[in-house]
Amino acid sequence: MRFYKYHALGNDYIVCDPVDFPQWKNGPSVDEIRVICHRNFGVGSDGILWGPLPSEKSEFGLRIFNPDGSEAEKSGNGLRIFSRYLWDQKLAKNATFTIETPGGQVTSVIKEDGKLITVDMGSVSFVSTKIPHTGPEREVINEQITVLDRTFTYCSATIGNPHCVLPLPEVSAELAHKYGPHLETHANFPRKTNVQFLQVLDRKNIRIEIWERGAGYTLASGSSSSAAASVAHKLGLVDNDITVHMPGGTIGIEIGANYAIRMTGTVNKVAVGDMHAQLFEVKV
Ligand SMILES: N[C@H](CCC[C@H](N)C(=O)O)C(=O)O
Repeated sequence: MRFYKYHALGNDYIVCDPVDFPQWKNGPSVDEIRVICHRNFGVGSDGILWGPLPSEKSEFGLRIFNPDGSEAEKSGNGLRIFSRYLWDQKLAKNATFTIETPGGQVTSVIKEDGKLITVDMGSVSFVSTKIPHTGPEREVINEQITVLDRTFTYCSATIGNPHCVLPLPEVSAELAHKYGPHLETHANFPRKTNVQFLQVLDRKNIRIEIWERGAGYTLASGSSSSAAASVAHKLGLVDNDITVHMPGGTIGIEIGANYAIRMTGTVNKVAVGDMHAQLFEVKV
C-alpha cells in the first residue's frame, strides 16, 4: 500500500492512488481515513487525496477526505498537491490539465517542475443556497453570529466547499482555536463550514487564521485563501491581485470576472512510503 506525502505551506496531504489500494473499491472507509491521518497512530496528515479516478468531464478525477473521515467538495492545497503527484508520476502528459472534484472542475498549470502550481479554482459565490447557509436566499454579507461569549460580523462564501469569513482588526491562532470549533458546527451551516479570521493588511495583502471543517487548525488553506480574499474584495477592501499570508506561508490569489479565482502556491514533496496492515488494527 504505497503512499505519497506532500505539503503545501504546511497543510499536508497523503496521496493514495487506486492502483496501490485495489482493496478499496469505493475508497477508504471512515475508520481507515481517521487512522491514516492520525498524528500518533497513523502516517499523519491534514487529509487524504484519493485519485486519479475516472472522469467523464475532466482528464482526472479526485476525491478529498478530511482527517475526521468526512469528504470535502474541494481543497486548494490538496489540488496543488494532487497536480504535483500527477506530474511527478508522469500521469499528466502536459503541464496544463483538468481535474474533476465533487465541487466542480478545475484547471492546473505546473510551473518550476511542480514546485509552483497555479489552479483555476472556479468561482466564489456568496449566495446562501449555494454555500449552504440557512435562511432566505441572499448573499450572506455582514451578518451577525454569536458563539460562546462573542458576537461577530461575518460573511459566507463557497468555492465548492463552505466558508465563514470573519473580518477583524487583528487575528490570532488563539481566536481560531477558541471560536473555530463552534463556528464550524454552527446551525447556520447545514454541512458545517470552514472558518477564517480575516485581517486586511492593505489593498494587496490579507492575513488569515484558519479553522478547517473536519481538520481543525491548519497552517494554510487554498480554498480558505480564495474565500477570504473574495470576501475582502466584496467588501471593497482589496484589489484583484492579493497575497494571502498564513502561518505556513503565502498564496497568490487573482480575482477575475464573477469572482473566478486563480490560485498560485508552492508544493513540497515529503515522503514516499508503504502502509503496513497493522496500521488498520487500531480504531481512533
Ligand atoms: N477541510 C476542507 C477541505 C480542505 C481545505 C483546505 N485544506 C484547502 O487547502 O482548501 C473542507 O472540509 O471543506
